[in-house]
Amino acid sequence: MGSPAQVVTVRVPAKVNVQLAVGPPRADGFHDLANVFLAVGIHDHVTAAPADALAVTCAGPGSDDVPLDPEANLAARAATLLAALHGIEPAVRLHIDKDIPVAGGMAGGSADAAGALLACDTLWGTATPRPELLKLCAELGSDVPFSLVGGAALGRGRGELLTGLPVSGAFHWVFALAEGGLSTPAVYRECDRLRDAEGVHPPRPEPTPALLDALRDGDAHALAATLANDLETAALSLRPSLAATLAAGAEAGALAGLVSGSGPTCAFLAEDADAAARVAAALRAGGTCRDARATTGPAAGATTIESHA
Ligand SMILES: C[C@](O)(CO)[C@H](O)COP(=O)(O)OP(=O)(O)OC[C@H]1O[C@@H](n2ccc(N)nc2=O)[C@H](O)[C@@H]1O
Ligand SMILES: Nc1ncnc2c1ncn2[C@@H]1O[C@H](COP(=O)(O)OP(=O)(O)OP(=O)(O)O)[C@@H](O)[C@H]1O
Repeated sequence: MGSPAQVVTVRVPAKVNVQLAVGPPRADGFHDLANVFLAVGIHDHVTAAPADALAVTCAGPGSDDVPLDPEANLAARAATLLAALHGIEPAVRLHIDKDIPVAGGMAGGSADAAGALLACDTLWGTATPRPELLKLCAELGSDVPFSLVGGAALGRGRGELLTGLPVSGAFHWVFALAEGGLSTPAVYRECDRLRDAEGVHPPRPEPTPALLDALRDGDAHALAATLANDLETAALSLRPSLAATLAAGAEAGALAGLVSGSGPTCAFLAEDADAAARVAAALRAGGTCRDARATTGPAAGATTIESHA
């Protein structure tokens, strides 16, 4: 074990799924995916400090909807899991500064779990090897391994089996944040229900080669032409008002738009930073969303930004 620090803060990014191909439901209730993740510049911060017992606090937009009970909060569950691995008590005070929309389809809870793992590992000096940390991430949730590694990656299995993807430069994004969230299991269920009703049998999910090329080449137009989310129809079915948000982004000059993951956040790809600022301003003025944020991706994965005694 290394020498323990006293307070550790970790910054963790949100994600957008530039491709989300969803197979049929598996026996364990999950779906096999071809999940092309891109980390983007909206971040939560997780701070870990020594305490007598595990406790969590949370501040920022939507924090009232984050459970603080250590059995429910994903960051607290991450601390408990890491402590159990090392046979120590999870004696830590975790504080989450939220900027990632809660239940927004941008992996906010997953980010907090990955951030807490890294923060506690540093605080406790447990120096857990990265493959072990990634195993703990996968136990905590399908999106959590990606929150730790960031950048861009293809997720197979239920999304937890990652292969890093090369990306040239940065893509410019605008995120239209919605009022209220959508439940991820409910969106997957709705996807299955709609497919059953229409007699659709999805093929084995595979990444689109042209989309991977677009990422590698940093070609925003080619990426715009290949963005695809199999959960979008289900999210729109549960939240029909998202159609107006998607239309508003297209009207404002986005190259393309799609629902982010299980929604309800909508993501728009823009030509450059100026175009992104214009799309964000038009979305804010149009009233089809709670707020709009311009940013870029890929972003780095969970990163320690402060560690001091
Ligand atoms: C929609 C995405 O955000 C796209 O990246 C993810 O697939 C969801 O990942 P997550 O929130 O980490 O999901 P988990 O916590 O692992 O699972 C929550 C629930 O989502 C559904 N789920 C999730 C992942 C997956 N491949 N198939 C599923 O059907 C299941 O009902 C599961 O019980
Ligand atoms: N630290 C946490 N931050 C946010 N939500 C949490 C946290 N811990 C538990 N939750 C619960 O998880 C639910 C999903 O929230 P989250 O913000 O992770 O959704 P999401 O971004 O749509 O997830 P994903 O994109 O990974 O499917 C929330 O409704 C909340 O009850």
